[in-house]
Amino acid sequence: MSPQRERRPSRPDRDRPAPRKQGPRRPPAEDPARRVALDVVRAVRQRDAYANLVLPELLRRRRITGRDAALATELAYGCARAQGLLDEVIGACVDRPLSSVDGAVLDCLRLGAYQLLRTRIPEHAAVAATVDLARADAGSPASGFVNAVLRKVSQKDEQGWLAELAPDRDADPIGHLALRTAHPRWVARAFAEALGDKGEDLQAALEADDARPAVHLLARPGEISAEELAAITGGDVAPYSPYGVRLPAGGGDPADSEPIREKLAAVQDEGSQLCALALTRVPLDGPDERWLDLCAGPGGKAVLLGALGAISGARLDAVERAPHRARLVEEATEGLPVTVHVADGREPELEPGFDRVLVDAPCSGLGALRRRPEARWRRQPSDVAELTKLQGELLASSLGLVRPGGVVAYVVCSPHLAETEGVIAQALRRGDADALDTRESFPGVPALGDGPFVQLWPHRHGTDAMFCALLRRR
Ligand SMILES: C[S@@+](CC[C@H](N)C(=O)[O-])C[C@H]1O[C@@H](n2cnc3c(N)ncnc32)[C@H](O)[C@@H]1O
Repeated sequence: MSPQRERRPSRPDRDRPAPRKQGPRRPPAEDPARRVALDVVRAVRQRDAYANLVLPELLRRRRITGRDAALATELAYGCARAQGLLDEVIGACVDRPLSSVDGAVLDCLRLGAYQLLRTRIPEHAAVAATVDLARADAGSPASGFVNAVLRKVSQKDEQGWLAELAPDRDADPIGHLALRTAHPRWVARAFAEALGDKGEDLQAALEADDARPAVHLLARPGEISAEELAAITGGDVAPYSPYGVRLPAGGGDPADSEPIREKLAAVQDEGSQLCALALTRVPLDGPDERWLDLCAGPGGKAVLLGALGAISGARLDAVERAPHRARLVEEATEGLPVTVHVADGREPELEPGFDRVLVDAPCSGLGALRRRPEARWRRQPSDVAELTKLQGELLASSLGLVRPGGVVAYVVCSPHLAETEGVIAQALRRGDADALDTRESFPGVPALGDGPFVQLWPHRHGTDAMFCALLRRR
């Protein structure tokens, strides 16, 4: 971090004496909110940082609070989410390829274009403040370029640019919605294929990625009820999970709340709760004592399974390949009947014969894009091919570890058909398992389609887009 960026910004001073005629020019007063936003945009571009980790740290270090913090958040996250749309518009205003524009200058153009297209910040303020930042970071000629490009951007609003740049909605509905909602085309196509829709449903699913997700809590079974937790936290009992609570927006850091500090509750999306619960809801003949979580880190679902196992008399083995994540599982499940193993789930060297197995496989995370502003632009289609191989191997391993008549829940936080139905279809072709109607293990949850598997969606269920398939071993 350069000393210049760490400097506390100077504020305009009305009583300042008239400027000197000679000597070095004072640097223009920098707006602290925009400076933070620009530094976040830059960290995302330069070092693949996560915006939602960098931003809170910068706000804290620079002691930025209140309205400035709110503006910095809106600009940093908004810019990261809308990057592809912003680049398309900037590209239309620059007479050379964007790849030849200096990175520091491009950061400023994105920040300026975001303000012009997606906020109510007056045009002159958006342009002038961004040009000041460009001058500080890239020098005067670059700031002149930024000024000229942003003036062109400001000649139309977002709708005007979309009318000019977006593919025709009838001829290319996916391309149209991809640009309109600022998603890469391949992500929009993956959503469309999972939804079986290229119209309003697809638009709603894509738009939901820009909404701030509500924080959900898990009321640990046997420790506290959802009703009690809701009363203590001021939240609402969740609509579908009997252990879920939804917190009101803007309620501060839930980690500071007493039930979480005392491990009576944990932050966990309601969709994750429903998928772990689904595994426990399938009726079994015979013993029901040995449960396995094959991809357990950091332990969210292991806590729920361990707590339910403690009540029903089952023990959970939790496998995690990454040692530091296995430690998190150990900490999270302390006091529960859970044994943690650092191992590869494809060959965990555990005694087979499990009654219930959860495979919460590593995935593209396309179902949780609303949680990571930049994620939609960072993921690549090639990631999916690599992941499906691992997902298939983990699922095959789980079917070797579960007893005949036992059940496997295959879960991913992605609606991409290659990661969901594709992996399952391949496993079923081996002929040692049957697909169950997974919807029956999601009682009360509406809009689950034709089955047999379950795909949750933010725009339908208010959860991450989790996929769950229940299989029974022959
Ligand atoms: C989607 S996360 C699991 C989330 C977890 N079930 C929870 O609810 O908190 C997938 C986990 O699988 C782990 N993993 C990746 N490859 C693995 C492998 N071959 N064997 C076991 N775990 C693996 C990752 O490190 C990651 O922690």
